[in-house]
Amino acid sequence: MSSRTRLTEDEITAGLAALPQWRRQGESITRTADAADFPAAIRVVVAVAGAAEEADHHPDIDIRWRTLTFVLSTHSAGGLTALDLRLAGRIDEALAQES
Ligand SMILES: C[C@H](O)[C@H](O)[C@H]1CNC2=NC(N)=NC(=O)C2=N1
Repeated sequence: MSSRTRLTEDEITAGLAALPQWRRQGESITRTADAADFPAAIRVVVAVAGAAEEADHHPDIDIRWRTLTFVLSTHSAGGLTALDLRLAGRIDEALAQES
């Protein structure tokens, strides 16, 4: 199965069980987290940008001082795919480096 194929509800539930910081928001998943300060938040964004380019899969990112909100969805599939779950894991790693 292609990683750009939409996941079933059961697959989404199983995937989110391994990503406890993420919550479902319609056809996307989202996580908000605080970095230590603004430079740390920007370092997270730079790390996530690298992971996104590598995966050719890009999050929506909202930056408010040291608070970051990520929203993941696969627009071309019209919903959630394995790419979103994989990138969520990479974002968790980038945030963990700065907290
Ligand atoms: C051509 C390229 O693969 C597509 O435009 C990719 C790029 N990044 C993407 N990112 C996300 N989040 N969803 C997409 O459907 C998507 N499509």
